[in-house]
Amino acid sequence: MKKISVIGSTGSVGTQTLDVIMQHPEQFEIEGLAAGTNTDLFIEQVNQFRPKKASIGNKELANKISAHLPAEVELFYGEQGLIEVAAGTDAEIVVTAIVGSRGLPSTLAAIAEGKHIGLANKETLVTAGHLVTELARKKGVSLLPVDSEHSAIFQCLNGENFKEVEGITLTASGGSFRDFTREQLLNVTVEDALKHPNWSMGAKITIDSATMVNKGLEVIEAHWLFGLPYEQINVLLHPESIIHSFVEYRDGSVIAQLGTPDMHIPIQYALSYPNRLSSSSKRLSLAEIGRLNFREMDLERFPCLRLAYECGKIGGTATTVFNAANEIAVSRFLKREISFLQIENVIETVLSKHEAQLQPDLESIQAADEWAREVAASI
Ligand SMILES: NC(=O)C1=CN([C@@H]2O[C@H](COP(=O)(O)OP(=O)(O)OC[C@H]3O[C@@H](n4cnc5c(N)ncnc54)[C@H](OP(=O)(O)O)[C@@H]3O)[C@@H](O)[C@H]2O)C=CC1
Ligand SMILES: CC(=O)[C@@H](O)[C@H](O)COP(=O)(O)O
Ligand SMILES: [Mn+2]
Repeated sequence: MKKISVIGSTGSVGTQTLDVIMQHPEQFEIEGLAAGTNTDLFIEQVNQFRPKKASIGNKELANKISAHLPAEVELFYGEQGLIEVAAGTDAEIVVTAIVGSRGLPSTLAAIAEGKHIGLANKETLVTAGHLVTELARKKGVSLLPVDSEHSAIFQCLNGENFKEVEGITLTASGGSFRDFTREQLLNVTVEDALKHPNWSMGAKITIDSATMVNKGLEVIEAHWLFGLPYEQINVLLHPESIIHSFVEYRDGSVIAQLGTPDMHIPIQYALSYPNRLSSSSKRLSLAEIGRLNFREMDLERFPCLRLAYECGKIGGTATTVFNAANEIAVSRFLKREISFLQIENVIETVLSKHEAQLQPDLESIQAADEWAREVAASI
């Protein structure tokens, strides 16, 4: 029986992780659950899965829910609560399904305690990839990708020697506005941006898909997960999201991973690795789909992807600032304070004011993250 903690259990990845766990009660058991503000769903989850430790966003919410939870569940709140759930139980795997760089301290705490990470929270690696991967290496901990593209690459690389890899290609759906010109983007609404063509996901990542920031974060995530230089990480537009990504080997072989766009599949693989378990996910029928399409990525149409590559190649706090500026810009767009195209202006303006520090320690990472948030909020 594998013991699992889920940080961000009420979100899109979190709830699908619990679906997988429910489908395999003989394989998995919940040790800890943590959520932000969705108290109704969290009360249900805690009563159903009966974790040893649970954590909610803040003290007020903890007071509100405590009477509704089983007496034996230890309840925590806030950042310390996330750390308790991530690092203070007997969990073998911690699924980081929280959104944003606020997931960093609990992820580092889990790794420090020797927990394997089912890594959905890509912002953690973009913010402090060198610290997370170095600590994981020291502790002998696996970073098991949950993100669909990275799960695909992980599966395609299985057992192969990295020296034989010529490159990897992450596929990108193009997001909600794939076929819009930049002029058409001037007047798009929040509602339009939240309509992803293939995946049902949380609001922040859905906006990131539309700006192509998501693919930028994923390029940086791939750099840290697979230890490849940016020159060997490519992006290809693939509107159907059926080929989740592929690896090109030096002998000309290309190995791809395919499947219906359903996050239950990569989530389950991260939990069951190195084994595979049965799944009720819809089967892929290429005959039904008939045709798959591909297009070269246009960095002028999607400048945020260009910015992500530039920051990745600089390294250090450049990617921290890229991520933090984007988090604030997306939150402002969702609150209708700025327009869709202003998201990229905010990121670019913050980056233009930042001098990257290379090999930053955690304190410098946190300072750069806070600074970028303040500047992004003031533009
Ligand atoms: N959704 C997807 O299909 C995919 C997502 N990812 C990545 O996974 C991560 C999660 O994405 P997604 O599930 O879509 O996001 P959601 O917005 O759906 O869920 C976010 C989760 O984080 C919790 N949370 C937010 N703030 C806090 C906080 N301060 N303290 C504790 N918990 C908090 C939320 O709790 P609450 O709702 O209770 O406030 C919720 O459980 C992101 O990093 C995303 O990039 C990667 C690949 C695919
Ligand atoms: C499901 C998943 O992994 C998302 O990150 C997805 O990749 C978003 O799709 P696009 O960013 O390609 O639109
Ligand atoms: Mn992805």
